Amino acid sequence: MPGAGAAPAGRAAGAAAGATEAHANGVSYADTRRFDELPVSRYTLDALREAKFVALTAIQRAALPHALAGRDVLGAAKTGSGKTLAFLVPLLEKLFRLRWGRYDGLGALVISPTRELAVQIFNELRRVGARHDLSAGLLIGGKGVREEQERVNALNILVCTPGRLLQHMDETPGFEAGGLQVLVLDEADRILDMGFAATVNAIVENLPRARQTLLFSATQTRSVADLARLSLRAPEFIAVHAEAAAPTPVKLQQVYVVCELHEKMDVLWAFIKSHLNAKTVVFLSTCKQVKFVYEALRRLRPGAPLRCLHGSMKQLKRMAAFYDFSQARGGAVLLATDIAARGLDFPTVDWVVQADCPEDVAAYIHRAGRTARYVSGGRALLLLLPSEREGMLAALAAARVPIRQIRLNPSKAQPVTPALQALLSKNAELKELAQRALVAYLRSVFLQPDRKVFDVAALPAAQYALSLGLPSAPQLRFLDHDAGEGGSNGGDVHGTGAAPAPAEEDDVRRRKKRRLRIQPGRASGSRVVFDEGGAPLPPLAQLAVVRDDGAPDAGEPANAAERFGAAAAELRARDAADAAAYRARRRQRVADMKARAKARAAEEGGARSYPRFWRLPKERTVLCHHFHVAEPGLVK
Ligand SMILES: Nc1ncnc2c1ncn2[C@@H]1O[C@H](COP(=O)(O)OP(=O)(O)OP(=O)(O)O)[C@@H](O)[C@H]1O
Repeated sequence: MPGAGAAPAGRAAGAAAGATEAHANGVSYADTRRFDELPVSRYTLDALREAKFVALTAIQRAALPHALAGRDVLGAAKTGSGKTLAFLVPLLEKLFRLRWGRYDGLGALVISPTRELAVQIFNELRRVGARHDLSAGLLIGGKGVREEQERVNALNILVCTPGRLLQHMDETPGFEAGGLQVLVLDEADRILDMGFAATVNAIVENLPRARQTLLFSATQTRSVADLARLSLRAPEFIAVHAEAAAPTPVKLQQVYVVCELHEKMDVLWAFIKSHLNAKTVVFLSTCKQVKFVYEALRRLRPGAPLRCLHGSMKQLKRMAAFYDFSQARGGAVLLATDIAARGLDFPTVDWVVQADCPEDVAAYIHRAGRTARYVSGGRALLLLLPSEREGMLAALAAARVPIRQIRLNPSKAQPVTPALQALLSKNAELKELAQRALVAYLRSVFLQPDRKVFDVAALPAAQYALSLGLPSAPQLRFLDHDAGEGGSNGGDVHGTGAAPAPAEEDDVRRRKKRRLRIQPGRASGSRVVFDEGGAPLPPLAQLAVVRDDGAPDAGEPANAAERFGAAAAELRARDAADAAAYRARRRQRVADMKARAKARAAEEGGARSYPRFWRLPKERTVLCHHFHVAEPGLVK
């Protein structure tokens, strides 16, 4: 066994996907099967052993030797195959080998696309990093940024969502990422897609180029542009299941049924009623659908506990739903949007039901991957509309997803529409939720880019409305508006009067929202003012002070750029002075703390006695957590 803590060096030319790995000292880690055969510190090994992680999974075997050798890695492996440890272990080891200490500032960043996934990664980090003398924080938004700002500069590892991280980079005085050693993107393809592009570009601008970058996902990007954006250095492409017969876990049984849109609620209801002892995740397209279906089913009491999870829930409720469903033993149903589709490791999920068709094959794989994790089995059901069938099945077949058709058993049919109609007739709030859900669904289909699968014109909106318990379909003007550019308003979907519902506040569908842009040159009012020659004046020009010679006065557009430039330079200079003063104060504070700690240690005869574990009270969103060395000198 190689000595713990020995850093591998050198690299096998053209090493393919973790196949071979030779090191300067002649030790090869290519055939390692257990964590304790890898060159990792005793601290990490002990924590792994305590968490009962002994044998390596395929992605861990392939990626860890490269990542521990300090290389950039792009890792792709099936859902539930253990990618989290494949980046957490190298991250901890890198900081450990650099003797990173609590006063060294930010050493590693882990970015996750959703808050729940960030929490999960943070918890895993707490388990495997419990013996290291490092501090870690979770920055996921949803609550005031102030309390995080007080602590964030003292943390060594941050697990965060992109938006909140950028907010700290912009707003937290003294936030410094210049010493960053490791950057990790979990669910990298999602973080690199259009929805997060601007945020990620801005984050990367603040990071040093000389760092190790680790990208992991079940469906991985290889886009050269993406890799250039992240300044990856000769990355290792590791795709352990690329040659596998299917991109989904072997123990995942996948089936689909074709049903009409207006039968969907009945099928879902019948499914839940006939699987009361199963732990099931049901995916719907939009937050509003999840809200309505949850509120309606809750009142109809199917007999299994229900939870919902979507992007417009308050943070604490989101977390509570996530934990409740994770802890559930036996029958439970989670109704969710795609924020639950990636990375979440709910234990022992029996069924994943994709009640609305996923936007593409990658989304299908991630959703289905919430079951059959690690070595467990699981089942996935996809509901397809007749209009989606051909396109979606062709895409799944092209990706080698093994899925077979099953037929609905008419004897098990349990129509729920009459009960919904009765509910909605008595409850105006629920009726409004139903209307919003219907509009949000049609809108989401309309916005889907893949026209081979999604055809809003083929949807029987009126019948669907009836099946939800509504007397009729609301009027949908957005379909009329855009009919010319591909969204036909034919079929059963009628476009008239009312405005569309506001776009979904959903992490996943956000990229489809039309962007609001401020156009500085554009007049905001409808009143146009003309000059004496009859030419329209730019906005506010009528308020300009004009000199006798007709030239604009100082303060007018010609001089404005200059004045703004001077003001901006002055502000920048003041900012720089403030930042320098802040850094000096911080350095002084740290030096004082160190001196005091040294003096105390000398008084106590050299014994180190740190609290083993410190964290904020549970109900706080900011989880800051310090790991401390119990005794120095454990590492051989
Ligand atoms: N070496 C191991 N031994 C035992 N269990 C492991 C090992 N590695 C990971 N696991 C467990 O397997 C489960 C799935 O791991 P993880 O969440 O890292 O998968 P993933 O590949 O990131 O999945 P996804 O693609 O869905 O994000 C977790 O419960 C994790 O604790």
